[in-house]
Amino acid sequence: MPGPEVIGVSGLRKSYGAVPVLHGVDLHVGRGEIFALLGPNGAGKTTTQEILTGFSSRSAGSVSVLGEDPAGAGSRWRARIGIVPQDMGSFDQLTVKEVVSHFASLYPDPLPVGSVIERTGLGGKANERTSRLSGGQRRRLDIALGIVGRPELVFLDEPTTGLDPQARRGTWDLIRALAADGTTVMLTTHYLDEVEVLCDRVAILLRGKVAEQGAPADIGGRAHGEAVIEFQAEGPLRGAELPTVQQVGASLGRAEGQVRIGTAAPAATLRVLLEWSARLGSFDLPGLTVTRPTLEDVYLRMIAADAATPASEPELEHVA
Ligand SMILES: Nc1ncnc2c1ncn2[C@@H]1O[C@H](COP(=O)(O)OP(=O)(O)OP(=O)(O)O)[C@@H](O)[C@H]1O
Repeated sequence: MPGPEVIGVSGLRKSYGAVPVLHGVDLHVGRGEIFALLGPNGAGKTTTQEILTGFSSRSAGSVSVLGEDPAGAGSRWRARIGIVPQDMGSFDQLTVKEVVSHFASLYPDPLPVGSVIERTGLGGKANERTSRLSGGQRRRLDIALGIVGRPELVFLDEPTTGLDPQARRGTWDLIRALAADGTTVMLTTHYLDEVEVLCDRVAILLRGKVAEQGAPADIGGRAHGEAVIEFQAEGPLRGAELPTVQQVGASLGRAEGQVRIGTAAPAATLRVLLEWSARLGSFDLPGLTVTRPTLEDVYLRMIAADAATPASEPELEHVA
C-alpha cells in the first residue's frame, strides 16, 4: 500500500436475513492506488462497495473510509467520494450537459462540466438527449457523473462493461489520470486484462472472503512460480539427447520434436539449453517461448480449488 490509508476494512461481515454473504473481509487501500475487487458472480464485490459507500449496513467488523465510518458519515464525507454503480438510472429527457451540470451542482467544488464531458469522451454528445446515447456512451456518462464532484476516492462498479476496445482504453487512461492526480480508485471488474494493465493491487474475493490480495504480478505466486520453456528440436537439435536440465530444477517432456520444460529457474535453464544447442552447432532454440502463468491461469485455479472445498459450517452472525 503506497500512500496513507484511504480504505481500511477489518473482519467485515454481512448477512442478508439469515444468509451470510461476507465472512470477515480485510482490505487496505492507500491514497492514489487503483485497487480492484475481483471475484465470480455473487462473491460479494458489490455488497462490499455498498458498505464502503454507506449504502448498506454491515453485520460486524470495522470500516474506515477517508478516516470516517461510512455507517455514520454525513454529507461532507459523501461529497468527497464518487460512486459509479452498475446502473446509474435514467435521465432520458435531459441532455448530457444538463445531467452533468445537475450533478455538479450537488457538490461544493465540482470540476468544470465541459472538461468532464471531454475527458469521458462525450464531447460530441454534450447536447444529445441521454435517451439517444448508445450503451457504451451511457457508461461513459455514468463515469462522468461519478467524477464531476472532484472526489478523493471513486468507486467504479464494472466501469468498462459494454465498452468497445477503444472506449475501454480511453476509460483506463481516464482512471490512470485520476490516480496520477492523487484520486484513489476502487473498482470491481470481471476483466483480468483490466486488472493486469490498470490496477496496482487486487483482492480476490471468493464466497465472501479475500482469498488473496496483492499486486497482480504476485497473485498466486506468479512472480516466482514455475515458468514453462518450449522450443522445437529442429535441424542439428533433432533427435539429440537433451541436456541434464534437472540440475537447475527443471522437469522435462518431449513430444514430436516439441520440447517442454517446467522450471523454477528459467534463466539458468536457458543458459544450459543454449550451451547445449551451441555444442550441437545450432545457435538458436527454434520457436522458443518462455511463459509464466497468467493472472487468468492462477485466478481460474483459485476458483476451481475453492469450488472443490466444501462450504464452511454456517456461522453465527448478527443479522443486518
Ligand atoms: N439485497 C439483497 N438481498 C439478499 N441477498 C442479496 C442482496 N444483494 C446481494 N445479495 C446476495 O449477496 C451475494 C453477493 O452479491 P453481490 O452483488 O455483492 O456479488 P458480486 O460479487 O457483486 O456479484 P456480480 O459479479 O454478479 O455483480 C449474492 O449471493 C447475492 O444474491
